[in-house]
Amino acid sequence: MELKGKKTRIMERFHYSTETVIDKPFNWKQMWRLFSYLKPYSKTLLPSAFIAVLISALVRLVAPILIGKYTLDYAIANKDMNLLTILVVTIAGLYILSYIANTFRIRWMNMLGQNVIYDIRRHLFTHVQSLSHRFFDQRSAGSILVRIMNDINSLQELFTSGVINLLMDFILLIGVVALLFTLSPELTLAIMVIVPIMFFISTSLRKKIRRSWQTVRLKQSKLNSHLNESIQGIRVTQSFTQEKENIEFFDGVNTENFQSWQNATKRNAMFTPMVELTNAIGTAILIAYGATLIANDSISIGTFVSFAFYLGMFWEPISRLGQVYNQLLMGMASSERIFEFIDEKPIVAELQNPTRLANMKGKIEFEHVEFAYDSSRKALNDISLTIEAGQTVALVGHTGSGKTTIANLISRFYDATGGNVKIDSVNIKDLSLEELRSKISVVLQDTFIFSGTIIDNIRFGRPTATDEEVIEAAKAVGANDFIQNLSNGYFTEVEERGNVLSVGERQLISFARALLADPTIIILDEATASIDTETEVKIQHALKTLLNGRTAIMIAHRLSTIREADNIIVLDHGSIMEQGNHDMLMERKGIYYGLVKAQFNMLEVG
Ligand SMILES: Nc1ncnc2c1ncn2[C@@H]1O[C@H](COP(=O)(O)OP(=O)(O)OP(=O)(O)O)[C@@H](O)[C@H]1O
Repeated sequence: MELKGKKTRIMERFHYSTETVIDKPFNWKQMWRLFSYLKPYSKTLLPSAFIAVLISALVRLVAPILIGKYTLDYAIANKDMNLLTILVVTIAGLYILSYIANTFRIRWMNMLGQNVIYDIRRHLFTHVQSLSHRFFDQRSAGSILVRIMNDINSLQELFTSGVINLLMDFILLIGVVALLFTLSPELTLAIMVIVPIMFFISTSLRKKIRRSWQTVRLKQSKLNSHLNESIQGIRVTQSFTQEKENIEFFDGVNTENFQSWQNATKRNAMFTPMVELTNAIGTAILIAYGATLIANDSISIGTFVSFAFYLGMFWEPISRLGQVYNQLLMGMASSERIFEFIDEKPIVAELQNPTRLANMKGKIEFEHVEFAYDSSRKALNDISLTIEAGQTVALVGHTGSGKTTIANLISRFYDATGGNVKIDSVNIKDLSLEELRSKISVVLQDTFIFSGTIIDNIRFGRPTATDEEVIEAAKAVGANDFIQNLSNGYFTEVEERGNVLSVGERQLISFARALLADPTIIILDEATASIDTETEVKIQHALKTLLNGRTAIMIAHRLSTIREADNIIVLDHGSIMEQGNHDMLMERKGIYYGLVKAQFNMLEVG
């Protein structure tokens, strides 16, 4: 009982919410949309590959009639050695031609497939980059990764081998049916009775197969999300000795993934034996009925042999079409998931002709601003405030009071759900998003360091900056000393997230990065929280000159850092409770006074 409870708790702990099976019938429109990625190659690779496919299909179609009917009925029956020689040379020539055509067909189709996959992946990645914060709030990094990697990979097979087979088999099938009818309509009709039965069984399998492939993708997504989270959070896991629980959950998702594959491949595997069974029945009919027709002199032995060849060629594309059909179903499942992301519109969108503030001054106004991350509760209520250009304003308040939310609205990572946010008296919804964000630098407590050198990480703030400018910025924030002490100085390689650096060092880098961007507005969200007091004194000094002429919004729990601010805004539960400079607020003896006293007492006790 207790064990069961524990297991449920573990499964509930890791809940990945947004991944559900998208269940729609086979959608031609969507297939068409997928195949529209072939369009850029419609004048180059596509026609070349098509011609190669056509040649190899035609050779395959012509050869049996030459081998059976012409060789047996004309050359051998009439002992015509000249004709026999011509036939042998022609057949050999055709096979050489087919070999060459096949080589090029495979090469070109592979190139086509790789190009299409490259384009789709690029399209998806570019689009995901443009999506708003809300999109990323609702999805785990792992599940996004699965779509960009696995889902697109599963299309690869469809575009490289699947499309070749589809085209080739389609031509073969039509050609073979036409030739079978020409050779013997009655024998063809007798064999064709099996086709509707096969069609009926295969359609009933279709839906199940498609759903199974979708489930496979879902389970992979869950597995990836968990893997990603586990690796990122390994330090917390180990410090709380939660490895066992983690492995238990991993076993759970890994088993689900394994079972979903088993299920899908089991259903898949039903297709080919079914075609083989039909093939066997068809051959039995051919032998029994064909022999009767030969005995009646209705068909010649040559016709019978050619017919047998073609019948073999008839089942082969049907069987392969089954496989391609599965690839199409897998592709459908993946493309639904890819298009779901591509169709996602950025919630924070730019106007068609946005206003450009060539010379942004940095005055910020909030007019009765309301905001809710979700409909259940408001993060900001009726916020009205004005930050003059060049002012330094501090936001203080308890955890969850809405400080970061205000900063998020200034950078327009989210749009206010009520009221207006203005910069230089222009509603920020009317401003160019790129321009707005290029004029704002945000320094977070949790600094993101990209894999690469220190110098490139700082240069991220302004990619065109020279090495000297980067070093200048680093010196200004007091980062130069620790960087010089690294093994390779500014050219030391740091891995993703900069785990080899201390939190404070990472913050200094992000400071230099922000200053290099030369912003009009600078937002420091708990930016000095992890820097030791000595470094902080240095930074405060540097900040004074560097913030000069810029509008600064400082979010700080450590109140000593914001004493000098022009205005201190005290928030509580998303509302402004007090504002004024340090002295005014201390005199007022309100919330701010209480917060300062509490910190002072803590320090005293400490
Ligand atoms: N992405 C999000 N999705 C949903 N709710 C959110 C999101 N970010 C913040 N919230 C909620 O909005 C409220 C305000 O959060 P905010 O981050 O602005 O607080 P804060 O004052 O900056 O807190 P802290 O001092 O802890 O950083 C909180 O109740 C928080 O739970």
